[in-house]
Amino acid sequence: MRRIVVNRTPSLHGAITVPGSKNSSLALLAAACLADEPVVLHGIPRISDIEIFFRIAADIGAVIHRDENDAVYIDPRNIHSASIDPINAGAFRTAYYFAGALLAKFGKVSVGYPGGDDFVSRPIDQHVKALEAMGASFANYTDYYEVEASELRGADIYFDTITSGGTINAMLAASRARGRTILRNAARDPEVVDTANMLIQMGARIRGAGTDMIRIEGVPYLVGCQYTAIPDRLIAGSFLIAAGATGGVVTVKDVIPEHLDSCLAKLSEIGLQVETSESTVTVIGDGKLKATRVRTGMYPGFPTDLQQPLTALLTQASGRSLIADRVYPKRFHHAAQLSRMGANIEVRSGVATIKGGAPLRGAAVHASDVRAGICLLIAGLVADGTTTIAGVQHIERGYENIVSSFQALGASVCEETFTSEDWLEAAGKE
Ligand SMILES: CC(=O)N[C@H]1[C@@H](OP(=O)(O)OP(=O)(O)OC[C@H]2O[C@@H](n3ccc(=O)[nH]c3=O)[C@H](O)[C@@H]2O)O[C@H](CO)[C@@H](O)[C@@H]1O
Ligand SMILES: C=C(OP(=O)(O)O)C(=O)O
Repeated sequence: MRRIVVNRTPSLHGAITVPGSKNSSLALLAAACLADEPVVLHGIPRISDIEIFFRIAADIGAVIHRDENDAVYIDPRNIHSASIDPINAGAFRTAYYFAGALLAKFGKVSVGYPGGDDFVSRPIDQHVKALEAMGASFANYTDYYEVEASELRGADIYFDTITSGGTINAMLAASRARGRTILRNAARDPEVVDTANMLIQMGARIRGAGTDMIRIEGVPYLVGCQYTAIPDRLIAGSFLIAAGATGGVVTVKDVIPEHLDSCLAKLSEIGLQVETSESTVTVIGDGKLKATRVRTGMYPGFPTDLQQPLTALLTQASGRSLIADRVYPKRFHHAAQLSRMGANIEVRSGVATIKGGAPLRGAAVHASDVRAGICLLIAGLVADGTTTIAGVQHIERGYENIVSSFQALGASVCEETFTSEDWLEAAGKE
């Protein structure tokens, strides 16, 4: 087994180039499967979720490879099957995009149930609602579900809750459905807009992405294109939060600062100096952090994916902070781990109350999901002594070269392998 070892680091300093967005890339790769010609994608990160996608795509017949310049080439013309292996599907979140992407071509798709981070409840009823409105029917089996539609028809769909994945999936299906689809109460996330922009380059007729009403006129053929994924706003936000927690100065480069608006507003409120240029953001911390209240929401609200890293920062802010996760009220597995490190944090009904300022101490902790891992890494940087983080595979779902990226900013962090006896011994010492 592997773990990340973090030692207290006085402050992070330096600049980091932000890779392409995981959440966009997963949607763009699915959109490429919808095309009738080869597609070339740039900015696709080297993370485990993408590797799983590659595996599935190759499995169903797509030609897919990454060249020496990091461009990802996908030729969907030889896709011969719309049966997605349930084990691969369950190893990440967005296997459900294969339903939206392959239904029009194959009339029937079978997919394993979605995996990804476990926040207790992550329903996909809105995906089902949207595809059913377009004429699909669903059948559920123990390990997989089947979606079937002899023909996909445009429909007027109102999402009962704002869902980024549901909006993208419906957009994929509607791009090749017969007639017009209207998506109401659609998600406005940058990843939705990114997917729409790529589909438009492929010849799809989509208007309104980025607003809560998207209109799609289905087309029978989608051409190939070259497209670059947007930078990962969540990775950018994590490094800026880490700078703030350690009282350092970090610049994230190649970002779209507007995508970080809610995060930057919060960091300013907390007392950090934020400087932006057209494609960079710098956070300057002086170690003085003010407690705050945060409520997550769908874009442009404060992202739930930055809630966990921010929690680590707020353990260092004197006073009482409140974090309410309205998107995933049970996304607080990291709180118990922070408590092991000495944080004064209590979670009730989807709200974490943090009494900041208590010194943290290194401990053996476990990352239950991708952002919990970053939260614990940040906590490890400000804790006395050594923190060891297990569950590295979760972090690798979303962050490429996490250890070397933090090392480049001066963090005392490394990766090591360990045995379960080592783990029990470390846990026993606390
Ligand atoms: C791969 C990917 O892009 N993952 C992101 C995406 O996940 P994902 O697309 O799965 O999340 P959604 O945007 O769909 O979820 C938003 C909210 O809607 C609810 N919901 C969603 C679908 C549905 O059919 N029914 C329903 O009730 C969810 O429980 C959640 O409360 O957006 C989340 C919310 O910003 C992020 O945390 C994830 O990092
Ligand atoms: C929740 C996340 O990912 P996923 O939806 O892929 O599980 C995340 O990236 O924080």
